[in-house]
Amino acid sequence: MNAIISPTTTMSRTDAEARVIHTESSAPKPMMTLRNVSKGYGSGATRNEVLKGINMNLRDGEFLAVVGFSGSGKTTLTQLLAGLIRPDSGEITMNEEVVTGPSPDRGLVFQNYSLLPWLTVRGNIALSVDRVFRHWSRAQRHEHVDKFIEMVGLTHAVHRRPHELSGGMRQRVSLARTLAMKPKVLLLDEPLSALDALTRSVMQDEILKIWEEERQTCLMITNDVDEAILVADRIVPLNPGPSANLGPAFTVELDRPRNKTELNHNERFKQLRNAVTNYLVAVRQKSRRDEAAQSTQVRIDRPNISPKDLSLSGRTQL
Ligand SMILES: Nc1ncnc2c1ncn2[C@@H]1O[C@H](COP(=O)(O)OP(=O)(O)OP(=O)(O)O)[C@@H](O)[C@H]1O
Repeated sequence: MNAIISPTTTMSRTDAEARVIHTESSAPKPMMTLRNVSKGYGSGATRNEVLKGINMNLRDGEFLAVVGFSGSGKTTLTQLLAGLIRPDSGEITMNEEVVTGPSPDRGLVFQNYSLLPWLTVRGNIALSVDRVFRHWSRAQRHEHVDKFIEMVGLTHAVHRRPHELSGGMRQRVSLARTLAMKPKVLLLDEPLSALDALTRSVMQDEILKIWEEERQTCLMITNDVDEAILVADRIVPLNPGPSANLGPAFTVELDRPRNKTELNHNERFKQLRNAVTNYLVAVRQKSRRDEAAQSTQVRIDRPNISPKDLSLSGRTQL
């Protein structure tokens, strides 16, 4: 395997906690750290172990992409990072402080835009800005909202309500609302997956442009390997569940600013795409084999009951 496409850091193994600290000691300071984090839902026979023993560093100022299959626990991972849910075991820290709940320091953009339908574009963004920057003057807040509406190219639609916007425009509002709160960490949970291919492509470029201006610490969840390579400094695969953990990190050594059309002809890009895709296909095949082996091993215990009398005397015979 070519050096540029070798996974660089083992992110999650049962003994990974010590290894993460050891292998990443020379890397930039982590902004967020997950140590041996596990999370499941339900109890008893219906218990679903979603994530198990996750170890990860989100470094200060980096763009990290987590790629994985549907249902592997990607949203669970972002919700844990955002502080919306708590791990069953293990610890999540931000700047070495344990995350115990949501905070404006961690801005989350969802797949569905969650805009308030009765508010305009400006109103939706201003609501968050007024809450986070209540100590600013009215004029300051107004100017701040304007700046982010302009950044996502919605100045012409500032007075429209969500139902008057296309899917791409709604996602722009959602992005502007989160960016305007100036979070230290931006968490993007498949923000583009509900959009058509063309709008998705335009939005990828916009997210990239904004990130290149702001250089905020960012984690993006996606199921699209090309998208991950386009935006990220590192790509971490989330292995298929149940009890999903993280695969090895792939470093994206491609110059910035990145141009999608040029990347299509770039050998490094193609090799990296193959390496990440091959990894994902291999872990999925392994997970299916393990599942199949497990299901053939399931033993059915029949009840130990012997009939006392099988005669049908005294009953109607059919
Ligand atoms: N609140 C919940 N209660 C019970 N089970 C849940 C809950 N949230 C998620 N799950 C289950 O956990 C597993 C992982 O879900 P999650 O949404 O994290 O995966 P995902 O990788 O984001 O999926 P997708 O790509 O389809 O959005 C799924 O089996 C899901 O049904």
